[in-house]
Amino acid sequence: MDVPLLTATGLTKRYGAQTLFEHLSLTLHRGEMLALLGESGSGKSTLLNGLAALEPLDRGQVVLQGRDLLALDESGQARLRREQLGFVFQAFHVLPHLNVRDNVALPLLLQGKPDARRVTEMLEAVGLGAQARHLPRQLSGGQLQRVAIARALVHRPVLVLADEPTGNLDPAHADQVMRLLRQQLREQGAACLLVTHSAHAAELADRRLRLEDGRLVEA
Ligand SMILES: Nc1ncnc2c1ncn2[C@@H]1O[C@H](COP(=O)(O)OP(=O)(O)OP(=O)(O)O)[C@@H](O)[C@H]1O
Repeated sequence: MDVPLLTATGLTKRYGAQTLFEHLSLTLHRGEMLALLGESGSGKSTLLNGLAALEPLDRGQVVLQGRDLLALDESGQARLRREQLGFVFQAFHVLPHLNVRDNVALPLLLQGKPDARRVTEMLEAVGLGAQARHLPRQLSGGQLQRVAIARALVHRPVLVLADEPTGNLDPAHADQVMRLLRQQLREQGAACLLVTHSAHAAELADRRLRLEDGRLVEA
């Protein structure tokens, strides 16, 4: 059995007297897509953000490729996020004043590794080659999510964290975006943790877990 890409253990999050989850454990393997389901308010987004140290957890350990993420200082965490993680968040939207191409190029620029050929390749892969110079406001919801996917993958992250990537799309576009994400992950061998309310999106995952009363159960 190969070593997991990500091993999270003992994850605990409380808000005051409310315990959102306690002693959660989770593993993800290279190339695997894991869907995280659960009712609204069950703590899915908090868990996802906690795994990336975007939100502080009360306890727990998150080991990504042998490195203990939560034990790093803030700049170490930021660097690891920049280099090894990709995010597709609804709220983490594309920057409105940058055109499509510049939005997708951003993760490479932030690492000081501009790569025009790679940006073009990702734009083509998500079917936005012709919209490269368009501003986000000129795009549809489905196109915007495809920009977000291209941006999340352009720097070849080992792990993509996706929070409701199809939440505001109609079923046909949601399906298109999910299949594209799936295909790109497969081509790049990246793992993905996908928070979703959509049974259809969850079906495309390799494994499904449900966050229920602060515990993770197979779904
Ligand atoms: N800063 C905070 N202070 C107190 N409670 C919070 C805070 N942030 C989130 N919560 C609570 O934690 C719970 C889980 O929120 P979270 O967004 O993780 O749920 P979710 O499962 O992702 O929900 P949804 O599916 O609706 O997005 C909610 O009850 C929310 O009100």
